[in-house]
Amino acid sequence: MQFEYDNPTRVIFGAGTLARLGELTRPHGQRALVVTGGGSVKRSGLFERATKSLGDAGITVFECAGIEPNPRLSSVKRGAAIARDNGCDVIVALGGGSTMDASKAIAAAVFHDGDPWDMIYHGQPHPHVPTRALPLIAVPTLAATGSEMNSGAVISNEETTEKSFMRADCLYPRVALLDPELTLGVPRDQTAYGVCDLITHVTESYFNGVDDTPLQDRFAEGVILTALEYGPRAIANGADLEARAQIQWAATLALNGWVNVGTNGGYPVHMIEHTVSAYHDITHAAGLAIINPAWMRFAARHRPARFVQFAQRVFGLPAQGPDDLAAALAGIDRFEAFLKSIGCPTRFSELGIGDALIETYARDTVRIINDGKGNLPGRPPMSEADIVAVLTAAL
Ligand SMILES: NC(=O)c1ccc[n+]([C@@H]2O[C@H](COP(=O)([O-])OP(=O)(O)OC[C@H]3O[C@@H](n4cnc5c(N)ncnc54)[C@H](O)[C@@H]3O)[C@@H](O)[C@H]2O)c1
Ligand SMILES: CCCCCCO
Repeated sequence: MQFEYDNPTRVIFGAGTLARLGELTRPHGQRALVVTGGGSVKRSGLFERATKSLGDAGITVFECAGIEPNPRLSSVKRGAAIARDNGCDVIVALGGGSTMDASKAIAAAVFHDGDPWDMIYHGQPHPHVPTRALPLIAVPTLAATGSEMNSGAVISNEETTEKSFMRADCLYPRVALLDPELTLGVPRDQTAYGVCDLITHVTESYFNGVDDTPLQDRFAEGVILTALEYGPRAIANGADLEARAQIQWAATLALNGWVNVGTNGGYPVHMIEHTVSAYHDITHAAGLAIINPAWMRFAARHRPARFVQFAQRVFGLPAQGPDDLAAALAGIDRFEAFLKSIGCPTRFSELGIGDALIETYARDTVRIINDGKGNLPGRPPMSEADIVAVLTAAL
């Protein structure tokens, strides 16, 4: 195992910490672009509280509102123009993963002369990896993506019907202000999707990573077990602040590098889901809930021991040995049943999606991200035919 790890994001965690937003932002800038999503932050009064804290710290506030779920390239361009026109020197992302991701792309687009889409991996040989971005203060209002403490962002290009990621060290937020009180208003369905997203981040590295990662395995299992315990509590009672806090920290850990460091695995389920979301604009984690179990059943046949370990350690199921495929599949069934129990779809038919574009999803996914041999990176690497088979099993 070899790796280099450096996550510069300063984390402030706790109920009521929003009051420190101005204090935490001031060292990074005086003219803040506050980026928000669909309006929940306005309806809840959070926007007013945030902008008051910023104003009290002597920070002038500008706004980029209306970031949509599956954030679009056009919104990134709009936000970058507002930031440039007003000489903004810091960005405050106040919302879910879509808002935080759009904010990261805006922060970098301000310094990019070309099309911001250059920065997104979409099959071009040399993506423009930004080296400069405005400082970003991430204030998540939804426990899901972990974008508040990582260097990635996922953007949709509505003109080319593509959705893909960018990643650069300059995209790490300077500060992640994690106040679980801000997540109390998240509806049941989005709470469930957030639980699914954070678990899927962990299963990607757990099942696609290199061998011999015992500590990362147990870290991953701990995140999953925390989500299995506190996720249903937060879904059943949105006012359960303790449950909200536990799944928020689990979501942050799931993709801040601590769990997956040194595993060097692909993210096949995410890559396939991005393509489906590009065509259907579905909620990202709804797509994950549908694709992940089907992908697991495909991958278990190639690497049963990992799935046996998952069945044993996460669900306490018995197994005849590391190659006990029946036990591996039983663990996957239990995971799928959990997703159903919290209200996630597990088949495309539940979203009205049929097989008409399955070959297109497979072709686009492998075009956007591949291993140079025409396969989607993962364990095992997936051909277009493999992707078609997995998606067909999830119809
Ligand atoms: N950068 C990353 O590491 C990463 C990881 C996973 C997913 N993603 C991307 O993140 C996006 C999904 O982000 P998300 O799952 O956080 O959802 P989201 O940001 O798209 O928000 C989902 C919905 O919940 C609403 N919402 C947010 N906070 C709320 C609150 N406190 N109360 C009520 N409603 C609230 C939003 O307005 C929106 O309508 C996708 O584009 C996905 O591809 C990024
Ligand atoms: C390569 C990592 C991509 C992670 C995307 C999260 O939605």
